Amino acid sequence: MATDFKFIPVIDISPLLAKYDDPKMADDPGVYEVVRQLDQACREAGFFYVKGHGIPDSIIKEVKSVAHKFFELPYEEKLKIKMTAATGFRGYQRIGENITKGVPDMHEAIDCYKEVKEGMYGELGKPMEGRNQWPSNPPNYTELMEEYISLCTGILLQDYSFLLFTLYFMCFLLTTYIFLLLSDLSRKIMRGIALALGGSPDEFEGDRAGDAFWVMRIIGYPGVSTSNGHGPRNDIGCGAHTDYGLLTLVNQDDEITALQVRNLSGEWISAPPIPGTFVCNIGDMLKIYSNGLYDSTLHQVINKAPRYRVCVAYFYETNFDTAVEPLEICKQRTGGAKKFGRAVYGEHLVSKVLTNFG
Ligand SMILES: N=C(N)NCCCC[C@H](N)C(=O)O
Ligand SMILES: O=C(O)CCC(=O)C(=O)O
Ligand SMILES: [Fe+2]
Repeated sequence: MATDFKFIPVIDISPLLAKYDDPKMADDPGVYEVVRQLDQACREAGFFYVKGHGIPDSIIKEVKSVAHKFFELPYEEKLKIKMTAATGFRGYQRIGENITKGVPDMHEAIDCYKEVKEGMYGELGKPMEGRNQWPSNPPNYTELMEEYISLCTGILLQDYSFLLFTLYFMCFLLTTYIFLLLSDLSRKIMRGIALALGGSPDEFEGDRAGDAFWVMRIIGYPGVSTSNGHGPRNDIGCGAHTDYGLLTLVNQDDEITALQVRNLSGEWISAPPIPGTFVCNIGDMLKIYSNGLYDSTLHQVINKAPRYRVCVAYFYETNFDTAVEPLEICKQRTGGAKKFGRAVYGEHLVSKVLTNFG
């Protein structure tokens, strides 16, 4: 973040969405205004809210409600989709399992990644190979039905198992739907950001992010407990970090303010929930592409409320194996020298994932 911003701007992106694939989009006054606001927000804060994004409120809410229901399940149930290295780091991680700068985070989560098939990216992709830990497409269907049947065979647990199955299945349907909706939304916003950087709208298509990798984290942050009797505990839900890829879309619980964003002088500026919006922020790969014109801003999460908070974060990334380096146009606009060497997104992700889990 290049400035001492005090709040995070809200941008109505509907004019951009109306014209995002129009060859003359750059000449449209409505698009121009959105692009101007995106540019300003990206330069000043690296964070902005979007409204007018076209994703129905009912879905935004339902996703969080399913997340709440999952985290309310008994621990043993959640462990059925436990994240391990063998699952390509996909699945459930308990509170304190994710580590940021050496400190365990006070959150639990389900991590999902775009599928990486065996050998797809050679050695580079090996650690991320695996499927998400719920039925991600028909090939898993048999396995799922088997599990369903075995769950239903327990007589005492019959009703409960059915609920659990329904929950998993709802998770599956919703997330599939959300992936499709969100990847398209992110792509459309990236077309606006490409214009904001002075490039063509297609700057992030093709070899850069035409086959965008994605990450989805369904995160739960326990509320502050007043009676644990063990003195002060670590209350940092997620320690200060930057995101890894291009653009993050955060769907956070209403009413609880917990996400904080660091400005230039080191103050933490809150990003309170604004119902119906997504909080967007810039990742490390976009910082490189923009040659530092835009920064991936540090942020952290502290849930000081007594209530449990959920957040569903969707990370829109570059192609997994693409070499990222400053765009020529950005290099020119920042004095002509490259401020960053090239980075491969997949390498960056793997190194983060391996340190996140010790
Ligand atoms: N895919 C993303 N961006 N995940 C963000 C997780 C941030 C916390 C993590 N322990 C870290 O230190 O990065
Ligand atoms: O919980 C939030 O609001 C943000 C989470 C976050 O920053 C992340 O998972 O990268
Ligand atoms: Fe983040």
